[in-house]
This record gives sequence, C-alpha cells and structure tokens, in this order.
Amino acid sequence: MIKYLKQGKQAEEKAIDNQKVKEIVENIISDIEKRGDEAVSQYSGQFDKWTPKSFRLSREEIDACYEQLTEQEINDIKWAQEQVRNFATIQRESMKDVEVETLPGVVLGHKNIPVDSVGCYVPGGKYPLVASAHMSIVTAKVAGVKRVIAATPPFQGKPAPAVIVAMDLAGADEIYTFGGVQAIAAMAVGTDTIEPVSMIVGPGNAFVAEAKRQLFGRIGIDLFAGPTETLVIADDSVDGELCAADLLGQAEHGLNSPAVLLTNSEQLGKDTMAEVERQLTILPTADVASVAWRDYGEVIVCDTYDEMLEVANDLAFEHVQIMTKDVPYFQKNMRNFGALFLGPETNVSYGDKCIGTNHTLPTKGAGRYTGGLWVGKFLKTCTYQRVTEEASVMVGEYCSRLCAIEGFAGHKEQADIRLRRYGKK
Ligand SMILES: NC(=O)c1ccc[n+]([C@@H]2O[C@H](COP(=O)([O-])OP(=O)(O)OC[C@H]3O[C@@H](n4cnc5c(N)ncnc54)[C@H](O)[C@@H]3O)[C@@H](O)[C@H]2O)c1
Ligand SMILES: N[C@H](CO)Cc1c[nH]c[nH+]1
Ligand SMILES: [Zn+2]
Repeated sequence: MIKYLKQGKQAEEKAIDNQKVKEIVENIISDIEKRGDEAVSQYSGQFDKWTPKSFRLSREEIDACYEQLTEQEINDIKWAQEQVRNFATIQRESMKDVEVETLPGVVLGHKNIPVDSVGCYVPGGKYPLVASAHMSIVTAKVAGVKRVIAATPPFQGKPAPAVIVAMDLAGADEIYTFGGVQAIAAMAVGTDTIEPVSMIVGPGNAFVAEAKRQLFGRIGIDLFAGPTETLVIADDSVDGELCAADLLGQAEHGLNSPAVLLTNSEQLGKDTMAEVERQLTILPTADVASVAWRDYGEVIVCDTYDEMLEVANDLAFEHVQIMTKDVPYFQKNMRNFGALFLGPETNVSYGDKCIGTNHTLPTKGAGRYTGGLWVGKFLKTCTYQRVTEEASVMVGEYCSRLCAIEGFAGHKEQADIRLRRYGKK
C-alpha cells in the first residue's frame, strides 16, 4: 500500500502554470521572428535588464573573464571538462559506423554524421551554471560539430566570468550573453547578426524548455530538460540527515523543483521530514529550497521494493538516487529515469558538476522515452545502400510485386526498369 506522508502540488495546479508559460513563449518567438535583433534586445531588457551594443562577446571581453578567476578555479573547470570529454570520447568510440552484406550483392550501411551547427544554452538566471557549458559544448565538440555557439544570460548585471571561461575552454566558436526565450529563438531562427543553427541543446527553466519544445521541428533539440527534479529511493540502511541533504541539494534549483523521498520505512520518512526542516534553517539557499519543498516536496511510503519500483518507474524522474540495502535490484529494474546514482557513496551533485556523466537530463516524464544529452544526440545516423546488378534483379522482383499491392505505379516502375535493364539479357 502507498501512503503519502507529504504530498506536493497536484497535476491540475501545475497545468495552469504550464499554459501561461506556453502563451508567453509563443508571443516572444513570433515577435523575434518578425523583428529580429530589435526584439531580442527588447526582451533582454525586459527580463534581464541587459541591452549591450552587441550580445556576442569579443575576444577581449572573453579574455577579461579569465582575469576574474583564480588559477584554482580555472584548473577545476579544466578537470571537470576533462572528465566529461573522456567519457564522451569513450561513448563516441562505441558508436561504430556499420556496413554489411545482408544478402548476396546487397550492401547496407549507416554513417554517424555530426550536425553542422549547434546552439548550446547555459542557464544563468538563479545560478551561473558553469557545469552546463562542459555538458553541451565539450560533448558537441567530441561529436565533431563544426560550429558550436553558446548563450547564457547575464548574471548580476554582467557576463558571468566562470561561465564564459568554461564556454571558451570547452571550445565554443561564438559566445553570446543573452538568456531565456530570446536566446533560444535568436539562435534557432537567426537574426540580422546571428546565423541560425541546426540544433539547440542544454537545460533551462520552464520558459527555456518550452521555447525549445515549440521550435522543435524547425530545428533539432536534444530533449526536454526543464526544471530539476530528484527522487531519493531509500530504506533504513541510511538516515534522514543524508536523505534530506540529497533532497534539498536539488530543491535549491528553483521554486518548482520537485524533490521526492520514496521509502519503505515510515520512520525514515518522518526523520527525513524533520531533517529537511532543520537543514532549511541553515542552508544559505533556503529561500528557494523551502518553497520548492513546500510546494513540490513529497514523502511516499510503500510496503515493498516492488511497490517502490513501480512508483519510481511511473514518476520517470530526472535524477534517481538509490540508497537501499539492495542497490542492484533497482539498478536492474529501473526503466524510466534520466540518471541513476547508485549507493549512498555517490550523489547527484557529483554528476551535476564533474564526475563525467552528462547532467542535462529529461524532466517532466520525458525519461519515459529518452535518456539525457550525450554525444549520440549530436550525430545523425544515416543509412545507405549499394547493390550488384544480380542483386538488383532479385530485390526488384519483390519490390515490384509489393508496389503493386499498394497501387504505387511510379515506385513499381523504378523496380521494373531495373528488371528490364539488368534482368536476363
Ligand atoms: N534538466 C536538466 O538537465 C537541468 C540541468 C541544469 C539546470 N536545470 C534547470 O535549469 C533551470 C535554470 O533556471 P534559471 O531560471 O536559473 O535560468 P535560465 O537561464 O534557464 O533562465 C533565465 C532566463 O529566463 C527568462 N525568464 C525569467 N522569467 C521570465 C518570464 N516571466 N517570462 C519570460 N522569460 C523569463 C529570462 O530571460 C532569463 O534570462 C532550473 O530550473 C534548473 O533546475 C535543468
Ligand atoms: N542538477 C542539474 C540538472 O537538473 C544540473 C546542475 C548543474 N549544477 C548544479 N546542478
Ligand atoms: Zn543540480
């Protein structure tokens, strides 16, 4: 049986917010399509109080950002990028091109071809999300994308130096300081000064995620990577203090970031709730985390692992932290999630910042149909075929008859002409 010790906002309340966001985003995109740079500047002024002469940073402006960081900070950014690059390179090497003779004289293959140009969005409303630069730009470059442009909103009234340095170290070819819907739309549809890209990637708030969703089709997107959500699956092998830290660690992302504890121990549920309240009195980001916990925090108690597994697969959350006696059971049976964090020794923050797996992950149920950002998202797997004359006759006979079933005369003739040319002479 499933029992809620604490429940978050219900689906209907969430849907009202979503509708408002949809309308706002639709209007901004259509205005930017019509008025280009002028509209980008207007929205940047309205939402971010930021209207520079040029949104694109010059080499001198980028270099000035390095001066604002310590050597340690630069080295740490480099270390994190190295981890992301290493893992992405191994993943890239696992994506082999294929060429095989499936029937005598029939050769089929596929090639993995990088997308020509990509726009990488690095969030920066509440926090300058330095790590998002590694996740998208480094990975795009490992995939072989030629033109990688990057955008991030101003932070506290100016370009965030650590984000700009991370973008530059990651290999971004153009760096823009603008955020939100205006950044996504400018990169996707292009303006007088910005050449549009083929694909937009990277996480963001509800406005950013919705803008990508609305533009999908005109451009490619990686996935729906909206407001952070985290699920902690735990039993009495761990304590409330650890569970609370792992819930609040992600609740601090935003007012609408769900943090859920799923347990088979009512006592752990109660201890965690008490611990959350205690930690909120000392967490410097409690202003955000406390609202997220109040509105979207949940504590669900189940009887068995099987029940916990079913709830977790239904939730299809972005992050799933497993802290149970039987970790392999969840590793084996979890099907819907963005990333798994196995055991109390690791945690979401390692993945967020530096361990090497990508932190741009599916939210709002998108984990039911996609994994997170990875090198494969930047590659188009495109097929080709080649046949001998003899094989063309063999396949052509099947094809001709199959076309006749469907009434496709033109298709049939494509086969028949080859039967006449390559058939018995
Ligand atoms: N799913 C993932 O992989 C993942 C990874 C990292 C971060 N995130 C999420 O990214 C988000 C970052 O959000 P953020 O807000 O800090 O930064 P952000 O850069 O995504 O958004 C800031 C921009 O939002 C726009 N904006 C703000 N209020 C608006 C309004 N009322 N109307 C229109 N536009 C508006 C502004 O232009 C601003 O530049 C968080 O929700 C975090 O949880 C998700
Ligand atoms: N947890 C975020 C993904 O939802 C990623 C991140 C980066 N920095 C901090 N957090
Ligand atoms: Zn995080």
